[in-house]
Amino acid sequence: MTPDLLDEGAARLQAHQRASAQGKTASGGRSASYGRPAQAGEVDVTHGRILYLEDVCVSFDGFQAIKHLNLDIAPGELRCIIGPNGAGKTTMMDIITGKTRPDSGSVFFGSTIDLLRHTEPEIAALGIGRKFQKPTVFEELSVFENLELALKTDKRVPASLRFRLDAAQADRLAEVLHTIQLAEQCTRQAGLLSHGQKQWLEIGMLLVQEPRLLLLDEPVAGMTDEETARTAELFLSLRGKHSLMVVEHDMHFIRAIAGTHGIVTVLAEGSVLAQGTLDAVQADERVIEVYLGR
Ligand SMILES: Nc1ncnc2c1ncn2[C@@H]1O[C@H](COP(=O)(O)OP(=O)(O)OP(=O)(O)O)[C@@H](O)[C@H]1O
Repeated sequence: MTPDLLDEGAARLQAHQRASAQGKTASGGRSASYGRPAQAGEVDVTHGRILYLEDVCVSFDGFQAIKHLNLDIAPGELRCIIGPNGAGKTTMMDIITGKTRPDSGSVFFGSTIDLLRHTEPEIAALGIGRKFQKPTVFEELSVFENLELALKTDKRVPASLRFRLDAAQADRLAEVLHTIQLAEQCTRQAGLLSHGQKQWLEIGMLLVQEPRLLLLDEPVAGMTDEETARTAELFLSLRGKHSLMVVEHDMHFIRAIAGTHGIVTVLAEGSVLAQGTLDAVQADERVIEVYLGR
């Protein structure tokens, strides 16, 4: 996200908050079961799923990009999504985040929040954070200022706290700086960071908002081997506290984060072709044919 877009997003969020208070959002002020946007802590995962897609279909000008897609993710899970170019991975994330509306099917956050009834900013505010492939931090600001700004755009932070951090928020920023391994760089201008560090900073900007679910699109593209290895460590440290959906083509990275037990979903031609441990999907003849064998 460019600074302009972030400013625009913050303005839209404020406008949405005002409209939401008056019941004038695109969803008519309705959401979840409370008649207002549910807070992240209210996601009902008692059925063991934080995300649930059922029979989702999307067509673009007659081309079916997503075909009867079924997928669910457990709370705290680190799910890897792989698949050839054009398989529908980005489109699936667009559907989850409200950027693209499916033609049919269901998309639930927890067991009660119907994401198809929410707008893109509402979905972000519900606790679904998305990281696009390219890092989009504020290059002129310091690492700390970038994180502080991300906290200020969090709609759960009351307006009165927007320009002064309280002790809990300062602790949160310190914790995130430590998690993304940028504590020593905290006063450094973001534009001077390496590509990998910028990616971690942007992940930190999502983390300060304490998302329940993080969607990460090709997070290690363009990283050095060392940065890739550190990113794997970072994601493994986030597992359990957050649910993560990671789309990536780098199979060494997938191996590092999926290990021997993590579930890997293989998408092809808009639906799930195979799902299981990395060893199992890599041994699947259908996967070899459409993806790994290419
Ligand atoms: N807005 C759109 N209009 C028309 N076609 C689209 C649109 N968005 C996606 N598609 C098509 O839908 C298919 C799925 O695209 P998508 O970007 O989701 O695949 P992907 O798995 O993310 O691919 P990659 O690994 O290359 O990023 C592709 O054939 C793509 O051209």
